[in-house]
Amino acid sequence: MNLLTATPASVRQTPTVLIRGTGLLGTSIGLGLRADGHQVLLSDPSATAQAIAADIGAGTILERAAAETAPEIVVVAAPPEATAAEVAAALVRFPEAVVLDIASTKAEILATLLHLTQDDDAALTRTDLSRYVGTHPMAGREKSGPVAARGELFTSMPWVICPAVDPATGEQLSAPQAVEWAEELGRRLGATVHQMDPVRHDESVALISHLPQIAASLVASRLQDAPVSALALAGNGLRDVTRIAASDPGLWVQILSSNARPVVEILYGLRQDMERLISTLEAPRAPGGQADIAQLIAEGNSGVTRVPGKHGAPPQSFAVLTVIVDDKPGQIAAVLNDVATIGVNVEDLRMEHSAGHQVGMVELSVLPGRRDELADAMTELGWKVVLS
Ligand SMILES: NC(=O)c1ccc[n+]([C@@H]2O[C@H](COP(=O)([O-])OP(=O)(O)OC[C@H]3O[C@@H](n4cnc5c(N)ncnc54)[C@H](O)[C@@H]3O)[C@@H](O)[C@H]2O)c1
Ligand SMILES: O=C(O)C(=O)C[C@]1(C(=O)O)C=C[C@@H](O)C=C1
Repeated sequence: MNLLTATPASVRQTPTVLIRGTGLLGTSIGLGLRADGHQVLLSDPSATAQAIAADIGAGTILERAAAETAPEIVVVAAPPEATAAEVAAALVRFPEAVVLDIASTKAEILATLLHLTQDDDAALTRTDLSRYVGTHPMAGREKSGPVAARGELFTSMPWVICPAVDPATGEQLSAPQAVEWAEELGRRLGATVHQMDPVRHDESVALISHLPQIAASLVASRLQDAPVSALALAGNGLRDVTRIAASDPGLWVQILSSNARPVVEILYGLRQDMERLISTLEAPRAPGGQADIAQLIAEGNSGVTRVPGKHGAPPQSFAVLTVIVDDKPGQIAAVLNDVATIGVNVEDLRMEHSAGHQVGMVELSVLPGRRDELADAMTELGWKVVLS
């Protein structure tokens, strides 16, 4: 089936998808598409990565598939630096397929692809780019490799679709049908689809993805020589801020290098704020010092209210109630069961472990108006409840 003549809306079609690069993201996409009824083919330069992806059910290794099985969609899920060359190779090798990539930055990859078409005896032509759409699922983990993959990784998360546009002329190169298929794939994986041009995408992710990674890494790097006695006191504040500090350095070298300009612009502003804070804290009780500190925290308050809530809905504040549970199987289910019986909807749930104690803390986010009622009812049922 040529997807440029078959839009996803016509009949429900399940194109055969080849995933090139079967690490965390590629394998997660494979698992999700298999669950949605697609035939998935897998290929990775690492024989181990592709074997693990196949073993955990993400698809069939390309070389083992029947010779006549040609992919209708290719998803390049390779490291950012390898992505442009892999997209070009897929466009040439599968001349009817729609080719998507999922790399974390978009403008540099498109520029490289355009550059590849300019060579007179290049295998890749400008027309081939009508079958290419850049995309970026805003979902991931701080782990890499197929073993960390999850088919439901993309559920309710944003997925950015960046149709290829020639920056020199503004001409859209991606065919509308190819864009439709890119969006459809994101939706079939449970994501919420957003369209954006590559440059605006890169500026946006510099702020909402690359800055947080840098902040987490910088904070966590302060811990390297911290005394064990200090680390033993770590509460949720530190965990909240440092989770992504465990991310793969190899991947982030590539992401930050290919989006350096927009990231640097943000870091200039951050540097200014840091310098102001440092000089204020050098004499915190000097005139104006207290107001300066309060302003910094208040500016953070105002920023955090702008982070969208779940399902990409407008930000909403939920009230949090923490239930202390024994660290043994079945406790979370028992908590949720009782909450359901009380009739309160859980908007979000988080589990934390208390350092040094055999207890867990189940944090339930609920509508503010229902919190006290839930806390009373849970206490009555024998749970230890903490309001924060
Ligand atoms: N990790 C995240 O949170 C996240 C989220 C969104 C998008 N992405 C993007 O997804 C892509 C893959 O990231 P990941 O986290 O799955 O990394 P990963 O390290 O888990 O997997 C990358 C895989 O690509 C393979 N590979 C290496 N060179 C290749 C090549 N030339 N062609 C094909 N495959 C090749 C590796 O063997 C490995 O299996 C990256 O471009 C990344 O920017 C990552
Ligand atoms: O949740 C995480 O672990 C992530 O780091 C995911 C995250 C993000 O910043 O949201 C990181 C980089 C990717 O390009 C996309 C998603």
